[in-house]
This record gives sequence, structure tokens and C-alpha cells, in this order.
Amino acid sequence: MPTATTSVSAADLHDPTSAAYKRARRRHLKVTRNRNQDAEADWTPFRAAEKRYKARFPPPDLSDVLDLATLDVSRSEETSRGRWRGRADAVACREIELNDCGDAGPLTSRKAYIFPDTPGLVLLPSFIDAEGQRQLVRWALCEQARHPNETNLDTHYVLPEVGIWNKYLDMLRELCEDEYIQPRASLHPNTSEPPVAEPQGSRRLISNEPASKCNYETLSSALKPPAAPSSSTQPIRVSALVPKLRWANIGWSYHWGTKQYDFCKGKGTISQEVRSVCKQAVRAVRWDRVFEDDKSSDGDWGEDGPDWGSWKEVYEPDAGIVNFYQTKDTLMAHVDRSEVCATSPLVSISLGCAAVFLIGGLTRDVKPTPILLRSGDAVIMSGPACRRAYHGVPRVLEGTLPPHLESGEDREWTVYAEYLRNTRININVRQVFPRGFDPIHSIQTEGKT
Ligand SMILES: O=C(O)CCC(=O)C(=O)O
Ligand SMILES: [Fe+2]
Repeated sequence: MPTATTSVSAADLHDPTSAAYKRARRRHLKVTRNRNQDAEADWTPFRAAEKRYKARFPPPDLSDVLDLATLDVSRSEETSRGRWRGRADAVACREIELNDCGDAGPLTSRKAYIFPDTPGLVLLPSFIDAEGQRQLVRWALCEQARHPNETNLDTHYVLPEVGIWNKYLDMLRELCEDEYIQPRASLHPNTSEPPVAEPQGSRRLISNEPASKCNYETLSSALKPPAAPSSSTQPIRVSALVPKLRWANIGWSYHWGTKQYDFCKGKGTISQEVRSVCKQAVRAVRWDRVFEDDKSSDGDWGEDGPDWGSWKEVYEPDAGIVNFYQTKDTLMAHVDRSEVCATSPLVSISLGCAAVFLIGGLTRDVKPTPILLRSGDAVIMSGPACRRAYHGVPRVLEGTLPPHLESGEDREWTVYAEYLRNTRININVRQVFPRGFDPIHSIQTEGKT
């Protein structure tokens, strides 16, 4: 779930003679005058990397960031625009062939890359072709960021059932006005106290207990109160609310307050299109090659030992998050540990603007690998060394929207292109339970015995 930071000028900070550069330098010197050097010395390697790529001034040098798109001549227009470019040799990684799955689909690249420092991490550059990217963007905004799926906006606003994006499209088609969306707190005008007090100050970081087959029943029966709407939220026009969209839940419902799934809400669906893209990615990977040098012990894989041999058949995505990042947003280092399947693939698809993605190890003390993710790239996190590794997105890179998303065949794409100019979308899909496992039935049955 990306969090927003304050807005800074988007002007070009790479040119030391520009007014924007000089202004940013002055601001930087003022802000850092009293910086506590001792505190910086205490940063973990992950925190230090986050700070480095987040820095607005001086803009970070990306020459140590892996950027495999620079190897692909068909992407040269994309990689040569703007100032942000990494290097194809920045990080130790190895190319492996993909399986020939024989299914026509979005598979445009025949390459995958694996990382000796992070066994189980697989990068599939350009996995989704241009049309597939456009379809996924439409899918994310029109079909996912709407009722019954929960979005970050639902806590504070009374949203139209069609979702904020479809309402925005209606407004552009002049089917309705640029209406005011009312704050949710206005539904309870006589209640001075919100139902559940919101934490004061900055958002609390909740360290959740890793889910497993043994504790999921306790975790799922723990109270999951709805977040309280802010009483200071003001009415806002539809057009102004669109850029405030940050996430939408898909599949099993995720409760952000406890960072656990709320199984009692029942199983939401994940659309067939996205399931098939993710399954295709998992089926395309030669898992025997990915884990051939894996040094982890069988026990690290859980009680049944390594199960990658069956992923081609049994991998079944059942939960996920669609993240919407504006170019000033970041996603802090975290581990996705709410899923009972602790080693099954997590498939993550990047769309729109590019970003720096960091992936480290099981603690923040492991220096993370920086990877530049561009539109159409897919990442798979799997296995005991990677699936629960710390990772985050310290930087979304402005001016990196690829040409094929700037314009489309149809005029209707223009509104998407305009939105994407400052946006990155990430579709992050997980498998919570082993295939065939029905948690609701299982909880009820166990409760009776
Ligand atoms: O945006 C990304 O690439 C990663 C998102 C992520 O880690 C998450 O949603 O848990
Ligand atoms: Fe994550």
C-alpha cells in the first residue's frame, strides 16, 4: 500500500544550471543543516538504500540499479527518454530460458532472470505486451477499484458503487457533473466519537504475526474492526479524488488494521484475465533451474519440504492488492506474511511509470538488490529465501511512461494516458491457501468437534 508524501516540483532536477536544481539545493542545505549524523549511522542497510533512492536532492544515481530493458532494442525509445536509467550489468543475475507453454497470451519475452543472492526471485522483463498492459490498466481502474472491492478511499468517503474511476469517466463523457463526494464521517453527524479511534500522528507500522496452517484459525477469528473515517475529511470533487486512489483489494479480503485476511467476509473473486496472466508466468518458469543452486534446507520450505515441482499445476492465486502510486509515493520495506502459503509464488506486475524496487533478505540487515521495474515487467517472489524477504518501492520515476501507453489506438485511451503520466500501477497477486483448502469450512468443522 503506497503512502503519499508531500508534493515537490516535478521540474528537471538533473540539470545543475536550472532554477529547479538551485532551489532544491538551497532547500536541501537548509533541511540537512542540523541532520543527526549518528542517527544515520544506525540505519539498517535496507533503510540506507531506501533513503538514497528516495532522495529528492541530489537526484539518485541509478547506475547500480539493474535495468534489463536497456538490453532490449525494442524498448530503446522507452529507456532513452528522460533521465532515469539503470544498467543491465549492475547486479549479479543469470538469464534462464522459459518453458514453451504453447498458450497464446501476453508472453512477449522469452527470457527470465534469476538472482544468486536471492534464490526464488525471478524477473520477467516485458512479460506483458503493449495491448496486454493497456487491458490490465483498464481492468485495474474500471473493474477492481470499485464495489464490492475495498479501496483506501472507502474508509473516508461515501463512494459511488461504480467506483471513483468509472464516475470520473462518466463526468468526462458529460453524463454527470464533477460532483462532490461526501466524507463518510458526515453519515454520523451526531457522533462526536468515531467508532474506533484512529491512531494519532503518522500511520502506525503494524508488525503482524506470520500466518501458518497452525495459527490461521486464531488469526482469522481475531477482531477486525473497520477503520474509522476521519472527522476532518472535507467533501471533494470526483476529479480531485481520482489521484488519491492508492489501493484496491482483490480476492480474499485484507484487513489493513491487523494486516491479516478477514476470512469471515468470504472469498472475493480474482478476474479470469489476471489469474491466467499470473498462472502463465508461473507455468513459464523453469523452477528446476531457479532452485538448482538453492542452499536452503528442506525444513525452510515447511513441513512438506520443497514443493516447487507442483507449482505448474497447483499454483492458484486467490488474493491480491492493486497498488496505485503517484510519482511522489513510496512503499516502505515490508514482508508479505499474511498468507498461509509461505513459499508459493507471489506474482507482481508493473504498469505505467517505472520504479526502483528493493528486495533484501529475511531481516532489514541484508543489503537490498535495486531493480528498475518498467511497464510490462513481472516479478515472481517465491521460496523460503525470497517470499518472506523485505522489499519496498522507495521511488517512482517521473517522466518514464513508455510511448505505447502515451497514446493508444482509440481516443478513449487519452484519459488513461493522462492519468498514467504520473502514476505507476502494481498488481500484486498471492496464493493464501493451498489449492483445495477451504478455510471457512475448516474453521466451522473444527469449531464443532
Ligand atoms: O509495487 C510493487 O512493486 C510492490 C508492491 C508490494 O510489495 C505489495 O503490494 O506488497
Ligand atoms: Fe509486498
